[in-house]
Amino acid sequence: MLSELILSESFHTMLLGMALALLALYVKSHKTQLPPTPGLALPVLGHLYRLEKNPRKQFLEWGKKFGPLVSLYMGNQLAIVIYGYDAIKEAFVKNADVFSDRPKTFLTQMLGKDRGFVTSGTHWREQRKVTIEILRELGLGSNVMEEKVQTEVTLLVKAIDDLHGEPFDPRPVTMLSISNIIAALMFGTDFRHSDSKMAACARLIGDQISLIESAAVLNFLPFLRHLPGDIFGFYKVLNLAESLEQGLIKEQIGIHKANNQTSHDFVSGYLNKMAEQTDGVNSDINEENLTAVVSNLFAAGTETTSTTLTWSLLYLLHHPEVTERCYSEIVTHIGKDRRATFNDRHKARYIVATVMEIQRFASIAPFSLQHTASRDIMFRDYVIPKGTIIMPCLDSVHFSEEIWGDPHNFRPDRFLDDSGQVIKREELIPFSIGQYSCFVYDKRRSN
Ligand code: HEM
Repeated sequence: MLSELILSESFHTMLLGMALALLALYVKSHKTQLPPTPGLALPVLGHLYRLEKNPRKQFLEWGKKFGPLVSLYMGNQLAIVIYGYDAIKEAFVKNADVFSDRPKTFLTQMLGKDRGFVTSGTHWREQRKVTIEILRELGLGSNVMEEKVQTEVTLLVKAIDDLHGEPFDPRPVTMLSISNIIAALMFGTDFRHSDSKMAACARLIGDQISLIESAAVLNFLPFLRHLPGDIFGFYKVLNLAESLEQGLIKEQIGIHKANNQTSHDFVSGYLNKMAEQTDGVNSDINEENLTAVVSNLFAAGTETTSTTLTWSLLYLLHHPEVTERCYSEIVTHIGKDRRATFNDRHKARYIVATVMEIQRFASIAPFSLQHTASRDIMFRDYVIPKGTIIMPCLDSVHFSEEIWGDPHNFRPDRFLDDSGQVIKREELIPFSIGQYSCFVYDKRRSN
């Protein structure tokens, strides 16, 4: 009787049905899984205990082993690292509506206070739109901006010249030059290297950025916030941010308001936008956000640009053959009697290629800035829950053998074709991609 049943057609159909149901269940459960993790997540610590002091290489190895998506627990907070150009583009461009919020962490809440750029949704959109509008009106990327840069270049070269060949740390001088340019753009005032207030502000910004790195652990291990003293430098960061806002930005806003006349700078532009607000319309264009936006621009612009300049000096020192070719391009196409201008980029193609290679090789923002998922989403067959921190690994793009062939060689020629024309590679993404990407990089201007 049993053997008859086993041999019967209906029994086989039933078995097949059960197998299909099991398979469907397996596929479904796989599809609701998180991306792979690099090992056991401990209670409280998550994977933090596994991170090396400088985890950049470690992250790349995890990407090669488990990518393109890797889950990590930073304490109890889930973070997903995205590897490779295709996956990063798919997240930040194709699924921009889901992956474009900024996480609300302890540090962003305490420092950003829901103001300026460190926000999401309509608030962030409004601040970004107004900021870009004002900067365009001021001529970001135009001759007006270039004049300010040229003035600073002259001062920077003189400051280095005055050292008469003595060894020096280029960070403080470049930080000061960049913050002078941003200050000129923001306040219209000509701050100078000798201006001790601006020098103090440049130092504040530098200190703030390095302290934020060590204080970031407080985001993920909340109990550490209750330890006595200021082991992670958090209160120092808070005080530095406060000094910058009170000692420079609010003071300048006050001076602009008291003068009651429009000058050609960012603060005037924003105050004008505030005055244009129609009564009753819900808007966050106000003085608090002006203060925060100016502070964000100083912090985001100074550190990044000065770090890039510092790497540039180092690479040019280590690659004299590249320096020599850049110099001979200047002599041939620009001459020795004047400084190079932005317009010369069409002639100085090797220099343009060298800047691109510096940005690829330095890859100064290896994980860009953190984003967060605004809702649950199925992405590349994995589930990404709402609130997950999203970290694009830009190193995985800039050091991809598939894309560059020999990514670990410093070789500006990779950005030139056989006829010496500059090749724009979409995979060069130091400013990240998508609607949250760094807005100083404007594709229309870079042509
Ligand atoms: C070499 C120089 C620079 C590099 C490599 C760089 C890189 C980046 C990156 C990777 C992001 C994060 C994008 C994202 O979250 O998807 C970013 C955002 C940002 N950058 Fe830059 N940046 C540079 C210079 C500047 C300068 C000079 C300024 C302003 C004066 C600036 C202002 C900002 C702002 C405000 C954001 C936040 C954008 C937003 O949230 O909408 N950056 N930058």
